[in-house]
Amino acid sequence: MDLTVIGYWGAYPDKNEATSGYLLEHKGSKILLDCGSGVLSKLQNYTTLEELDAVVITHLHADHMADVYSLEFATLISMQLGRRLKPLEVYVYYKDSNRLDFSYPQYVNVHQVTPQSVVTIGELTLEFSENIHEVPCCAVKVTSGEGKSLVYSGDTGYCQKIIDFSWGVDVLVLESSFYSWQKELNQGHLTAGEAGQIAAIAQPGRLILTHLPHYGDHQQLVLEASVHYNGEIQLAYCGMRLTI
Ligand SMILES: O=c1ccn([C@@H]2O[C@@H]3COP(=O)(O)O[C@H]3[C@H]2O)c(=O)[nH]1
Repeated sequence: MDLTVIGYWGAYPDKNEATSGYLLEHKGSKILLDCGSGVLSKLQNYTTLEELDAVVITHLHADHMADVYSLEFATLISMQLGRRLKPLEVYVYYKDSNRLDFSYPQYVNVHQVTPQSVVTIGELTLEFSENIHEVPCCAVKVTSGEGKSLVYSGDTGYCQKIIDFSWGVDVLVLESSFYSWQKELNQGHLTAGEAGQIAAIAQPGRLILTHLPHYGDHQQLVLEASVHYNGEIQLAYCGMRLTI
């Protein structure tokens, strides 16, 4: 499967950039993991919107889902023009009344996912794990028919679940919202040091740090993660592409 990073900023998009968005492609299937602010514009450098099969929303914070409402309108228009033949499948992690509110539900099939859900899209299998965050939030594991796997963390504080869920995956795309000196700032996010600790136990083939802060030197995040994890560490960037 092929991964393209569409956006990697936490909180809000930097100039001409995007917040969380990751395109996965495998044998004609196209899945977008998160659809934060700025993602829809950047995404069209890599695929037409009509070709998207599904979107997974890890949680209902704007930097992970703001552009899904624009994607709903794009789906509506492309179906009315006959360029798209089927509604967009939207998989979203929420609890209780905390949910997406689409204006044209006939163009989006919304599925609530839980840690028990197993979703198949083409030859890709998706599983979910609950994180520690301010609102209900999941990590997503995608496994190809060939047995290759990726975990995208969404937003999470340090917890055993993300370690267990990520164990032995080929690629771990892990949030690293803060520098280590900010450890006490917010329990719903990781410092780079904590990201490194998770990777040191989970032992992914490759670690990609994402959901990055708008200040400081991002190379410092790599250094802080590498104190704990001695495998390959990369910073996410818009347009980063990997074949897994
Ligand atoms: O004490 C705090 C709390 C939050 N934040 C940022 O605001 C963002 C809000 O959405 P998010 O939860 O996806 O990510 C959060 C962080 O990027 C921060 O920098 N410091």
